Amino acid sequence: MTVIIRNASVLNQEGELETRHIVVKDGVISAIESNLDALDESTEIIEAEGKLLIPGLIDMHVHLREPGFEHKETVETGARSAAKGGFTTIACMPNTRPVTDSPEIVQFVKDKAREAGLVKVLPYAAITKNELGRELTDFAALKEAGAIGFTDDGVGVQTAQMMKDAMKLAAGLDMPVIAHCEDDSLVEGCAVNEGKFATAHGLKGIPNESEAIHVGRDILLAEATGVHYHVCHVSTEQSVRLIRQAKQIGILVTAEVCPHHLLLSEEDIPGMDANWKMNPPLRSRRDVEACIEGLLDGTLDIIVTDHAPHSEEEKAKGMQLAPFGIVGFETAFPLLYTAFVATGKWDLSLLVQRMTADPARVFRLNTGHLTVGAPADLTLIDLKEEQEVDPASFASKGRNTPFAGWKLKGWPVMTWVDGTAVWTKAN
Ligand SMILES: NC(=O)N[C@@H](CC(=O)O)C(=O)O
Ligand SMILES: [Zn+2]
Ligand SMILES: [Zn+2]
Repeated sequence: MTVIIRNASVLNQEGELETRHIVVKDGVISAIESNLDALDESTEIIEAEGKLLIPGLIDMHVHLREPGFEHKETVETGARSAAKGGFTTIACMPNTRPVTDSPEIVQFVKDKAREAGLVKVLPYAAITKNELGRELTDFAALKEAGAIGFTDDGVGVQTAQMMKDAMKLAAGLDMPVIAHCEDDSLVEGCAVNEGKFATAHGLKGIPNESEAIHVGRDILLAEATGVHYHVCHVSTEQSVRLIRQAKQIGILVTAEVCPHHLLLSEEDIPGMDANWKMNPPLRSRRDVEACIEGLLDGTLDIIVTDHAPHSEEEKAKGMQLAPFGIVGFETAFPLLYTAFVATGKWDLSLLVQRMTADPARVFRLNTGHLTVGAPADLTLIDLKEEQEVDPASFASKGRNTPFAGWKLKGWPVMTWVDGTAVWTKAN
């Protein structure tokens, strides 16, 4: 079966847009043409009408909540939300119930993803059993089952010895360690950043050091063990500085940043509304600027959503008691496009690279490129039509977003995985 996506606007090597016809055959990009010859009858034509065609977006940090928290999200609803957001590959965190700390649960997630038949779902496995920080999981068996890396996301690994042991083991298996950086002793009972909002509301705040202390510690451990160390959801100026220095001296560290940490600061929080509560919290303007600078100079390699759906009942508990986390799939690209590309601050190619080719490079994935021979994981985007963020319309079960009502451009209209359309915008 041959499909031709006709008159697509694609980015060339120089980052300029040009019109091309993309030929997809057996799930693979088989040609990228500037002229179309006579077509045979079996060819399906999709008219792109000059819309932007990019490699399918990749999100290396997401929470799908299954098994155990199906009221928040399932692999299927999460995968559908991802496809709607233009993502074709997502990597899911192991803080499920049970925790993904055994080959059986890795297999369970893979089975659910196959049944859903939407996007590519890559499972992470836990570093420690039940993410309790006490005992390492069976790394070799988890790798064998299909885990793509090890992380206790949701909590930090509290002791240096445990982290060092994990890194040694992972390095021996040529697997990355992905770290949620948080020192528990500095954050007890905290819901928001230590700063303006906390002071104004008489709250105890989460200090920047609670993140950066782990980043610094782990960089030294990565240097000692030679592991590929990847830092989750960087939110502070200090973490950016430490990662930049570590890269300069050749330590194998990579890092990610979330749209909300590039777009929002604690000063934007309108009140005690838990849709603005996530971990790490919204920091100061200065931290936001440092994260943007880090993303631009490549200190922060990739953009991830940290899609973290919670139910409305849970989020209604208020700022202090509600769980941390916001959804991300269906707003990520339009948010960043509207704030940074449409305003002329960033090149479109930089945004696309940080969400496609860069995650593919960091995690050695066979996707993320619009080139002949690559899997036809593709996303078509309408850069013109403006639309409001409407949580009620989300494919995700989660409605927990601080971006409701924002007027954005850059909405995905069609998503393909291995040449099969997995999501098409209704007209
Ligand atoms: N980011 C969040 O605020 N929450 C995540 C956990 C995490 O990513 O650490 C969740 O699982 O809900
Ligand atoms: Zn985390
Ligand atoms: Zn997370």
